[in-house]
Amino acid sequence: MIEVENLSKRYGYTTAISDITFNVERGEILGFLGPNGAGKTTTMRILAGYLPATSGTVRIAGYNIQKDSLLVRRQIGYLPETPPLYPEMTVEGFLYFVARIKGVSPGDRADKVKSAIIRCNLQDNCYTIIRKLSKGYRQRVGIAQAIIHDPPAIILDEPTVGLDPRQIIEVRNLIRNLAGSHTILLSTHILSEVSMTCSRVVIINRGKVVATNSPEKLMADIVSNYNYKLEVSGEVNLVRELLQNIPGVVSIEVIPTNEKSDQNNNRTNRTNLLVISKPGTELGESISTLLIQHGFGLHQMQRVSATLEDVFLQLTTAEKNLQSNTMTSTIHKEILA
Ligand SMILES: Nc1ncnc2c1ncn2[C@@H]1O[C@H](COP(=O)(O)OP(=O)(O)OP(=O)(O)O)[C@@H](O)[C@H]1O
Repeated sequence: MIEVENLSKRYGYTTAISDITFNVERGEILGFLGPNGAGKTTTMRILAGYLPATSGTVRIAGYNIQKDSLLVRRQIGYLPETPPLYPEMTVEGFLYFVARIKGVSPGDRADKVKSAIIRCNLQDNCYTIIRKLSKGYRQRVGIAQAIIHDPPAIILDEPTVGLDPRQIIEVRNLIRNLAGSHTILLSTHILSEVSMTCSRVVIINRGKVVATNSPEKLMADIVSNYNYKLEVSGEVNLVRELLQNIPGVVSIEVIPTNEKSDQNNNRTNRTNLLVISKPGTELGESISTLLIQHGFGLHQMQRVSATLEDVFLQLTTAEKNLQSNTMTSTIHKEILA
């Protein structure tokens, strides 16, 4: 349904995306996952016909976006990161307006508006002014405007950003209910979003696709990993440097701790670390031996199984590791947020 081939976009000297290729099959929900600045919004905007690509092709329902841009737009419902709403209109009035500008024939408008209202569970808010709606309800109106012309493909850019936990669940359920009759491409930087909502995931980093698979298969690829959580005492940078040099160590992350309770327990010089290893390696003995030999305290050591976070970290930090032995924890923070 959505075919993206060798898509690239440059803004002046900045390459936002480079040679991106992926497909979204009819009826599936594909997660487009990447850290901030990875190129998700750029890709979404090109697919929605709002931004020209520098090179590459996009076909939606068989139509080429460059040659048949008007036909392509009819096949797509697009929800940008900030929903394009008119705050002074009522929900119903706004949806009638969008139906008109999206070319829904006058005879069909009432049915299409009613259907979008029911599917997005907005029945109790038809006559509410959009400005007065909560963020979660506004997001539903944003999704309703995207599906009003019943497009086969829906593109949602970070649809749950800024919502509270209850609203997130509601919007995710809404998205899941749209799958099957629609093909959905959903961009996000939140890992749990893809495992809960999507059947397949494309991981993008620094403008390039680094993996495409189902969340389960991505995890299975590294499930043979034996990662370790450690509680160590000593100069943390020295510990990290020491461990980073063990063959088979992919990355070392500092796990944030509750400082207050640590102070109460008089354990302020201790640090929790997560050591991620290459698939098929077992580093437990090397880690413990090396730490003890160098006089660091090893207070706890626990083997942990791989998670989708580990896959994401491995894929999005591998490039950095080649350049430097120091690990950045910014991506980890985003994932944990
Ligand atoms: N209009 C622009 N002009 C110049 N550079 C841009 C422009 N828009 C995006 N970029 C750059 O292109 C890269 C990809 O940005 P993009 O917004 O597509 O990423 P993203 O994955 O959507 O990130 P975020 O989640 O933070 O929105 C970034 O380096 C960004 O700074």
